[in-house]
This record gives sequence, C-alpha cells and structure tokens, in this order.
Amino acid sequence: MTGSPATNLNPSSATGTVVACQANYYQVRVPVGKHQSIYFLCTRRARLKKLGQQVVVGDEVVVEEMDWQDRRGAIATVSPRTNLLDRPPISNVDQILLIFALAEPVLEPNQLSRFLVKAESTNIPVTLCLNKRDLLAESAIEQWKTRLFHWGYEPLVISVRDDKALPTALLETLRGRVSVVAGPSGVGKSSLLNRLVPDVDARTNTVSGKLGRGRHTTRHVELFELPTGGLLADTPGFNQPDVTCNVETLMQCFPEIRQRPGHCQFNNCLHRDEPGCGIRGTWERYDYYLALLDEVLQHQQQLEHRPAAEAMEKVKMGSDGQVHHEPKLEAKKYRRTSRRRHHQDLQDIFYDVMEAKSIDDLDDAVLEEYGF
Ligand SMILES: Nc1nc2c(ncn2[C@@H]2O[C@H](COP(=O)(O)OP(=O)(O)OP(=O)(O)O)[C@@H](O)[C@H]2O)c(=O)[nH]1
Ligand SMILES: [Zn+2]
Repeated sequence: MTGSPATNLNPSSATGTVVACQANYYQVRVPVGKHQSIYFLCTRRARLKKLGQQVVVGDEVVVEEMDWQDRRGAIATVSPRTNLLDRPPISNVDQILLIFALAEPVLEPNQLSRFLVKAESTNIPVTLCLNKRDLLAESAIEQWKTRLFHWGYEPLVISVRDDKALPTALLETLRGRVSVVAGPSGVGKSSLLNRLVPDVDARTNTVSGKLGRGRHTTRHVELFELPTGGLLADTPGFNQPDVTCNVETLMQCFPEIRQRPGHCQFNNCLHRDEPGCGIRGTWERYDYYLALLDEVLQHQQQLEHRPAAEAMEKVKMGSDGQVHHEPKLEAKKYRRTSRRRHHQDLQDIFYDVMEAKSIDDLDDAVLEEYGF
C-alpha cells in the first residue's frame, strides 16, 4: 500500500454496492463523501463460497482487505436483500422502468400487457415509459394515455431522440433509486441509457477492461451511476416474457383487479365463471387476464406433477403479508439456454481457471462444472 493516503481516510473495510460481476470478480461502488464514489475490483471471501452465499449485482456488501491504491478488495458479507430478480440476476431493485415505443416497433397491447404483468409479478414498483413520441400524432398519443389510464397506468411519454431535455418526472423517478430498464427490442432502452449516463461508453470500457471481457457477454449485467444520483441497469431485450407466477400473484398484477377488492361473492374467485363475480368482463384487458390465467394454471399443474418442482421456486412472505413465489437463481438453467451462451460460459470458465491462484478463487458454478 505504498503511497496510499492516511488510514483513517482509507479504512480497511467499507460498505458498497455491487455494480457489475462476472465470473469471480465483482465491481463494488463504495461511496466516499456525498457525491463521490470509488470502484473496487473484488473477489468473494472463501467463507462466503463455503456458505454458498452468492453475490449478485445490486447487493449491498462489506468489502474488506481494501487496497485503496490498486482499488482491490474482498467481499466479506452480503446484507439481506429486499428483492431478487432472476433474469438478469439483480437485487435490491427499487423500480422497474418498463420502456415501450409508441411506434417502430408498433405498440402492441397484448405484448405490453404481458410485460406489465411480468414486471408487476416481481412485486417491485413499475414505471411505464413510452418512447418515440416524435413518431405519432398528438391525438393518437392521447388515445394511448386514456387507454392506459383505464389499465391503471399513467405513462411517461418521451422522445429520447428529440426531447431537448428529458421530462423532469422521468429524472425525478430515477433520482436516488436503483432502477432496472426492461422492454422489448428496439424501443430505445440503450438510447435512453446513453442519454442518462453521458459517459456510459467510457465507463463500460473501464469496467470491461478491468473485468477482462467485453460488456456484451451474455451473463453481464451492470448498474450505472446517474449524474443525478441513483443507479440504473439495462437488461437485454426480449420479446415474450414467460409469466410463471401463481394465480394469487397474477390477480395482483392487474391494477383493474387489485384496485377493486371485495367485489366478488367468494374470496378465492378466479373471475372466470364463478357465481357472484363482480370483476368479470368489465374491463379492456379482461381477455388478456383470462389467457394468462390459463397459462398460469397450466404452469402450476406442471409444477405439481414434478416432485422437484418446489426446488425451482422460493416461497417468500412479502412485507405486504402476501406469499410470493419467486423463481430461484438457477445458474445451470440460466447458462444452458443457448449454444452461444454455453460457449460463452466455457470461455468464462476457461478464464476463471487461468486466473485462479487457488481453488478458493473459483466460483461455485465453475467448481460444479468441474465436478467438485
Ligand atoms: N424516432 C425515434 N427513434 C428512436 C428514439 N429513441 C431511439 N430510437 C431509435 O430506435 C432504434 C432502437 O434503439 P435502441 O436504443 O437500440 O433500442 P433498444 O431498446 O436498446 O434495443 P435492444 O438493444 O434490441 O434491446 C435506434 O435506431 C434508435 O436510434 C426516439 O425517441 N425516436
Ligand atoms: Zn370475481
């Protein structure tokens, strides 16, 4: 630690947030002062590995053995998470910023509804943002707003391309919070990230350089610091998210249902053909609800017929007293979805083994791959 500043200013341990991770390495943002932070490249303490404690982006961690000159450290503990998203794996998320385009690609209500339900099923607050307002007439935009108001949403309408300044409401909702951007391909997620984090490319290169691989690897997810305070993660675009929650959660995913409690004769009414149902058929997305209900019931049936099914889901009591079913982080399942991804993993594993000084430096997933 030659040349490092005074110890009282540079303690040997500090609390920070994991902003990127790949293989065995974690980039941890440690706040110093009010508006400044320093990034440390960390490994995970062997003790954590033995306990099977995973570290994911978003985790609040205690870093020990801090080397302030080389900006290295070791993650010693992980604070309890408020939540955990599985794809991408990211924890302690305050909000999901769901982005859709008003046009190009065409705004398709069923797809939008599915994304909304998927986002709501995490029990994390959802903010809907409609981009590319420059491509649609004002009257058509108003029609969408009215329609979505009846769904229970008040979208922020923006044009990442043309807005001279992004709307204050958008900046305010991101300020000081951890937000995850989600939405289908081509709606402008990356464009928005580039506007919100002006030096995103520079930062991306720094982090990727230190981590030894590029940003666009399949497992990479990263939290970027906003100039206004707050952290933002981009997620890879996908078109048809699976809705795999249980029936109770599904019903809570529709504002049209959750805003009207006690309208049905039976508490466990599915709003299908039960007698005395006061929710059935009175709202635009009712048919989407029925279709998703079928899907969810089928999914539940499949789970019931698989004895190991409960191993795939975590049952958690939320702060609202509701029971939530969350998919578990399943490294193998996540890794084996495509040949390309599998190839990427083998590459990652190769690097991990090359970089490891001892077996303790290797990630659980890597050890598992090698049959330890
Ligand atoms: N007309 C218009 N085009 C936009 C706007 N914002 C982004 N685009 C364009 O839309 C296209 C897709 O934008 P991206 O930012 O790559 O979209 P993405 O959501 O990140 O897409 P994926 O990376 O596939 O997930 C690009 O050609 C952008 O230039 C906008 O406000 N108006
Ligand atoms: Zn009902």
